Amino acid sequence: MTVATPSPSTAVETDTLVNVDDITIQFDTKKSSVVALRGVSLQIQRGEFIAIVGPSGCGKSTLLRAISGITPTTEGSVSLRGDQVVGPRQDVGFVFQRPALMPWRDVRRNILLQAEMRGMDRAEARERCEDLIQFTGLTGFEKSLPHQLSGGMQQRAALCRSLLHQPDVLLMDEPFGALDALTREKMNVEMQRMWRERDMTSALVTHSVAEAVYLATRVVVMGARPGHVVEEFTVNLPRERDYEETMEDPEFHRVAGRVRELLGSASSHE
Ligand SMILES: Nc1ncnc2c1ncn2[C@@H]1O[C@H](COP(=O)(O)OP(=O)(O)OP(=O)(O)O)[C@@H](O)[C@H]1O
Repeated sequence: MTVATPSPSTAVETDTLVNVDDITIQFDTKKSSVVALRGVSLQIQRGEFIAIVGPSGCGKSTLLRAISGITPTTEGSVSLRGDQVVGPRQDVGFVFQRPALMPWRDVRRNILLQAEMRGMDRAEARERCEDLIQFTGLTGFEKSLPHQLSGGMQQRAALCRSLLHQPDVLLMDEPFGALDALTREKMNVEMQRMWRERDMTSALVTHSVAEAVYLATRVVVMGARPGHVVEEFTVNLPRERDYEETMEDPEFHRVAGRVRELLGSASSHE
């Protein structure tokens, strides 16, 4: 019997958490047919933070939804930890632009909703919930109702809810898009710390180039009609990033400049 010796590429592949392999997604309605994505391939390594930017309608949300299994692919495949994604997955966390909290439930009970939906062990869920409340700076607000919280606090609660089941990958679709500029900046700094401290493999869709480059280890630029990957940029900045220092770092300006150039030429072709 011949025993295969692992090749160096096998070692790289074991670190690949998400593998989007040449996917096409077409939406057919009675009146029309839209190719949202064509020939999109993307790999996310364990511990990476990728940011996806691109003009409106280029399929960024569709790509996140395909990774989470909510939207099926028309062609190609998506796999998570080597398992093909064929339906909604339990091992991803999803944060949307609107926190979508239940108005009649307090913060703690909104977070624990995840445990109820997934039938998690109650004692374990409660313990994780308390840890996340502390981790995201919500201590003291456990009993507050959503309308008693600021937008940033609401989004923190939504983040706790999406992390309660300890997903392998955190997908975020414009999570800070509805916040005012100052709160957004504060949330960016918090997100940077959380990613670093918990090593959360993350994918973020954003319209903000600064947010993308500040947070990401890699920025993926997409183009439209149909949605495709134009280019990817590795961000060679340290894992721990001070906000002000990063904003002045030549590497930040190099990547942000290239991304803006590409986005400018993408929208000028619209
Ligand atoms: N469920 C659906 N049915 C039909 N068409 C859809 C559906 N979801 C998305 N689309 C279309 O697919 C294309 C990509 O949409 P998507 O929301 O993924 O883009 P996006 O880059 O996230 O846009 P934005 O930046 O404006 O949020 C658009 O043309 C959109 O109208």
